[in-house]
Amino acid sequence: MRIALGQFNAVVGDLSGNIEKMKSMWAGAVEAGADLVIFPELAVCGYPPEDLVYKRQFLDDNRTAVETLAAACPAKTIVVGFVESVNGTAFNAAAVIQDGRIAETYQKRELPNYGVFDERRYFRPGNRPVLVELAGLNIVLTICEDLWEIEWLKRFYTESGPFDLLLNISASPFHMGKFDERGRIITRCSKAFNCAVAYCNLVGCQDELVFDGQSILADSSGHIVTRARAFEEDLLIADVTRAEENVTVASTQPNAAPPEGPLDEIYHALVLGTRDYARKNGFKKVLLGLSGGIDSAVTAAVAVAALGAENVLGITMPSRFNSPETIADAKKVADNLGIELLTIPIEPILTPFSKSLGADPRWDDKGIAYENLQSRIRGTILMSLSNQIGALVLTTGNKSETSVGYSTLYGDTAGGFAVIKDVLKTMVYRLATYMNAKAGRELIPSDVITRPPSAELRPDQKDADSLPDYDLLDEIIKGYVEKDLSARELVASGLPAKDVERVIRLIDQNEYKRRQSPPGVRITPKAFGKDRRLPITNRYTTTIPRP
Ligand SMILES: Nc1ncnc2c1ncn2[C@@H]1O[C@H](COP(=O)(O)OP(=O)(O)OC[C@H]2O[C@@H]([n+]3cccc(C(=O)O)c3)[C@H](O)[C@@H]2O)[C@@H](O)[C@H]1O
Ligand SMILES: Nc1ncnc2c1ncn2[C@@H]1O[C@H](COP(=O)(O)OP(=O)(O)OP(=O)(O)O)[C@@H](O)[C@H]1O
Ligand SMILES: NC(=O)CC[C@H](N)C(=O)O
Repeated sequence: MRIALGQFNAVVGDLSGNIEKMKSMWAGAVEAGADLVIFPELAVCGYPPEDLVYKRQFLDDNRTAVETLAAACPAKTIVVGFVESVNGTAFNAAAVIQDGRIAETYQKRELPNYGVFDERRYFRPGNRPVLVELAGLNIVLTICEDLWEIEWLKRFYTESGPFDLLLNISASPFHMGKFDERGRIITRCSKAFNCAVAYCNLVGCQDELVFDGQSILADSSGHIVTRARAFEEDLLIADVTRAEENVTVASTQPNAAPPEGPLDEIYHALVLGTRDYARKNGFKKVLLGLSGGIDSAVTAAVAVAALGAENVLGITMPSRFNSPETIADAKKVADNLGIELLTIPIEPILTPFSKSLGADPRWDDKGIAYENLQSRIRGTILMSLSNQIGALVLTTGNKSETSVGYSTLYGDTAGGFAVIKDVLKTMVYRLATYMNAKAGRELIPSDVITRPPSAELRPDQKDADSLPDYDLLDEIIKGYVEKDLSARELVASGLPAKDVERVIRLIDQNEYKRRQSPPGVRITPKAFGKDRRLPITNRYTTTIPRP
């Protein structure tokens, strides 16, 4: 039997666009001789549809969209994800389409409700195994999380008798190392059932989530025979054959090249995330403040890879606190990337602005509010230009700064999309070096990589005056934010108690700032966003007991 996995970039809510894309992939698959074409989880409406599922009209339109797809694609068999509504109850379902109609539906049983997932808020679990026979093979259906609960899956499909192929339609979001996790799960399943596995994943970015594709076909020995492209659409075609005790998989096309390593994966996730957020929200162009620092340089380089140099505008906004070196570096970054650079000095705005604020005798033109005013003026300039020219503002805060609130609310947090908000500062540096190596030339000037980071909001300011060294800060963040460890556990792991307590206090205190900051690309198993939902008003904290 020839199977085709239609890994495509579904847009949430674009029912007709998603159907059109599937129609054209189906036509390609049929032309290539496929007997069965499968599409990702909730491919009809995009994933995750969130509270759209509460709208009755949306559920009706979903059904109509599947019927339209069925009528337009009468040949062969299609399996596609959609929201099925039965007497007002919604199910995360897969339609089996044959002869121009929905022949059968499978309703997802294991509904993930952890991390970024909220499926029990929307869907009821199904309880009926579905087995179809096609071209001499027995095939069973599963949807994403169903495959991850192997003990349950074994019980669920024992009574159906032996089968040859397990289909899994997925919307499995990316984080670093996720492909290997999926590989282990799929291999375990093939071995448990002595069956081949066809795993069709979604690709594309939806708000903060990146779906990396990399759909998989494994044979019954658990060997991953072929995988689809990473971070791109792909139509993966292979022949699945029962040969005595085994089920073999033979790819009909050369294997796609996998990402070159963790930095390559992160880079592609950031690029796809930025491109899809901009395009799916109607932006062709983006703009950002170029300070001559590492964060804005890396963000600009990602934006250029995502949207093309002609669609990225850099703005340098010098004040008297900027050194000639950083101003020159902002220009060098723009030249290296081939983007337009606009210069808007903030001094002519800052001076009268500060003078007006002097109406309040407490106004201090050397204090922290004055520092933040510079950032707020820059934020206002960027948002004003965005308004005028219709370009999306990219913010440049990394995960280290976002954790401890080292940013100005309505200043450098003002904008539409935060490209590197889930990338720790130490990783930002590694990414810069990686991007230079990948390009085979200097995109990010070496001075920008080696200079000690500074916000340049007062004379001789350095990040290190306010924060621990980034190596240490990032270790604390990994432990406290990404692993939910206590202060005591962090200190027991060898981190200095004073810094641990201080950083934890800052992280806890700055929840309000993160809630008001823009969304951005998720690359770790725990990003700020749906993964981590903490109260803003909160008096609980973890401390180190002292004797
Ligand atoms: N719980 C809460 N709920 C709602 N709002 C709350 C709040 N607590 C404070 N606030 C508000 O937030 C304000 C304080 O926040 P904010 O005005 O941002 O200012 P703040 O956090 O006090 O200072 C920002 C820090 O970030 C540094 N910075 C700024 C810009 C860029 C960079 C960089 O390197 O990238 C670093 C800057 O040097 C300074 O140390 C308060 O005045 C209050 O209005
Ligand atoms: N002089 C400037 N010209 C243009 N944009 C600026 C300037 N200073 C700050 N910004 C904007 O504000 C963001 C925060 O910058 P800041 O220099 O305070 O800290 P940072 O987090 O170290 O960022 P970077 O590494 O990009 O300098 C910058 O990334 C940039 O987008
Ligand atoms: N959509 C889903 O069911 C996804 C859950 C699954 N464990 C994953 O991330 O791959």
